[in-house]
Amino acid sequence: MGDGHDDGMLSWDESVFRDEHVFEIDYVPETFKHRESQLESLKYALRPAVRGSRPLNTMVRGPPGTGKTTAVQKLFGELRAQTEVRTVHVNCQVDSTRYAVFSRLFEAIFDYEPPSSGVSFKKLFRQVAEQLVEEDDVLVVALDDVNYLFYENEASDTLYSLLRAHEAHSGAKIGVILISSDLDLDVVDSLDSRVQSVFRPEEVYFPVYDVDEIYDILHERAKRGFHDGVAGRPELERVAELTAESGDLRVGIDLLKRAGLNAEMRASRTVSTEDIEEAYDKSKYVHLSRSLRGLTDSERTLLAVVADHDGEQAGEVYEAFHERTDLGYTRYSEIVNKLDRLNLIEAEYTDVDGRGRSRSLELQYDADAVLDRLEDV
Ligand SMILES: Nc1ncnc2c1ncn2[C@@H]1O[C@H](COP(=O)(O)OP(=O)(O)OP(=O)(O)O)[C@@H](O)[C@H]1O
Repeated sequence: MGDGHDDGMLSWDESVFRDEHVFEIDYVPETFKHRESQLESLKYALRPAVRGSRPLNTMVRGPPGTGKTTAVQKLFGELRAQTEVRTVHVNCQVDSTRYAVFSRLFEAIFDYEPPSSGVSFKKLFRQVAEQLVEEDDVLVVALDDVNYLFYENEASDTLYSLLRAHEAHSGAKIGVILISSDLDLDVVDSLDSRVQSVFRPEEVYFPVYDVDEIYDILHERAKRGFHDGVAGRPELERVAELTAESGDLRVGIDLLKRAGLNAEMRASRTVSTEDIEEAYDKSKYVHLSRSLRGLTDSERTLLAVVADHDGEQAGEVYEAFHERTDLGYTRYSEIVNKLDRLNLIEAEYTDVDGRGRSRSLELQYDADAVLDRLEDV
């Protein structure tokens, strides 16, 4: 009939997607499988809050894309719907200072932003704490990507204020959930001793999903996101296999979306293995893109300089960096360390002939992939 139906081609008003939104990064999935024991441990720690007491503080760790944020968001959603407990989720990649964290708490508690100038931290803190006491509310704060507070040297102060709030404001009940995907960072060990003495968190670990679990989760997602028959078993198995290479579930979700778009580009009703392979060239970098989003201008500049001087000695890279930013060596070293901890570069000590030990800086991703994305974000 010429409307595209007979030859299996998509027409303009058709799509392989039933609901494209389920492939977006902020989508909270209805079903959350293979995390039963982690959810149980978190519930155990939160339960006192429901009875009006301070909950147990918790440290949630695990590699990227293993469901840590989703688990906490799901439980926070339940607490909000079924109890009086107040919950606030703070993304420390965005809010990476004590002041910024407390501004978020203020906003969540009063439903409006604190005035943008002139409010001291002390005042902000007092208003938050007094409101909690007055309302007899328990507050649970999730500091997500808490590793960023450490990179900015703000972690100890922030935690100190949160954990000892009840000393300055009797009756204030605050519990914290720290979430970190930096497995090299020993969170408790890296805190000041004054904080360590009051911080003995429960530990909840999120291991990477194995390939069968990944298949199971992505199959479910594909069922909701695609029309029937768009992605077959062999195709989904390939997606699961590629996702298992890093273990980051975000790669798989991005793959499904991009593969769907590729199929549509060919006006095809079904996703092929080639659509998936082609998508993987982009999807394998979702973690890189996410890391880049949180960088400041000078951090981006340094990364671009390393991309141009890959493998060179720290001193040589500094020359090029200094030319572009005017920043001094101390600041430069701090940024090198941060990029190293984010696994964007590797700063490794090597012996340089006759000149002792020096660090060489190596990009951990393909230089073009980094430079392209630095332009985009
Ligand atoms: N068990 C699961 N079932 C369904 N979807 C899941 C599951 N685990 C993770 N996801 C999905 O995978 C993506 C990444 O999960 P999430 O953001 O919770 O990971 P994370 O461990 O917090 O990662 P990061 O440490 O990088 O912040 C999200 O889109 C989430 O919906």
